[in-house]
Amino acid sequence: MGDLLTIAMPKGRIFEEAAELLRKAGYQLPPEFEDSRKLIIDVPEEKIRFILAKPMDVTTYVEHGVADLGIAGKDVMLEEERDVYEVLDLKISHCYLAVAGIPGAKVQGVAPKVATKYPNVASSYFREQGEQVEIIKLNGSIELAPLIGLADRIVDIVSTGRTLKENGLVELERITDITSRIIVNPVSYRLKDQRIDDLVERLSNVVDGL
Ligand SMILES: Nc1ncnc2c1ncn2[C@@H]1O[C@H](COP(=O)(O)OP(=O)(O)OP(=O)(O)O)[C@@H](O)[C@H]1O
Ligand SMILES: O=P(O)(O)OC[C@H]1O[C@H](OP(=O)(O)OP(=O)(O)O)[C@H](O)[C@@H]1O
Repeated sequence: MGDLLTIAMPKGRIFEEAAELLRKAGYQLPPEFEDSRKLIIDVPEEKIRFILAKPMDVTTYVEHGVADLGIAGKDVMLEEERDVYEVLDLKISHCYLAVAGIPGAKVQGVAPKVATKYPNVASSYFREQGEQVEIIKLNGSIELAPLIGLADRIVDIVSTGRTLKENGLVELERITDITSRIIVNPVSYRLKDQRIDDLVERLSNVVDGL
């Protein structure tokens, strides 16, 4: 398979929507695609190898060139500066990054504590606002931090708003909208330009509803 394309797919909530887009774009994916614990799925008919990675790791596989391209949330792209090209907005897995907190809560001390899974996004956001904060990195259940007194505010993803609501938190500021993107390794783009352009064009037609 000389012109094999390796695509890094994010496991988790983006996966199904991304798989649906690929099928709509005409790619023949086996049923095991959605229904397996395998981390490498070869589709020889399409000359494609899929690798299934954690969403935060997709950029790593693509930057190192072990995947030619991948699907990653814009949140991940904003958090980590990576040497990859972002070539298409797939307009799936919509959500946004926001600052939230306990309504009416008073900040303790000079620099409010901000808990987040996105320390770089949060730091640059508050720097742009001219506000000094102390960032506390967490890996999940971010909404817990203000409830338990670890932080004054959080920076986290909001989709339906249900997690904020059920934990008595309110959105304070909206930072930026998030969707999933196709990202490409720069060397792969040079060496496999026709195959990558074809895939991007087919997906882009589906995204545009053609
Ligand atoms: N409500 C949401 N919460 C978190 N991520 C969302 C949401 N809606 C869409 N996304 C997108 O999905 C990606 C995260 O997917 P997912 O939650 O499956 O991975 P994860 O954060 O690694 O989860 P976990 O660590 O719980 O397995 C984000 O990068 C973002 O672009
Ligand atoms: O607005 P909503 O629809 O409620 O979605 C937002 C929530 O979903 C995500 O958490 P996730 O389920 O990935 O769990 P985590 O906190 O462990 O990352 C995110 O971090 C929010 O907590």
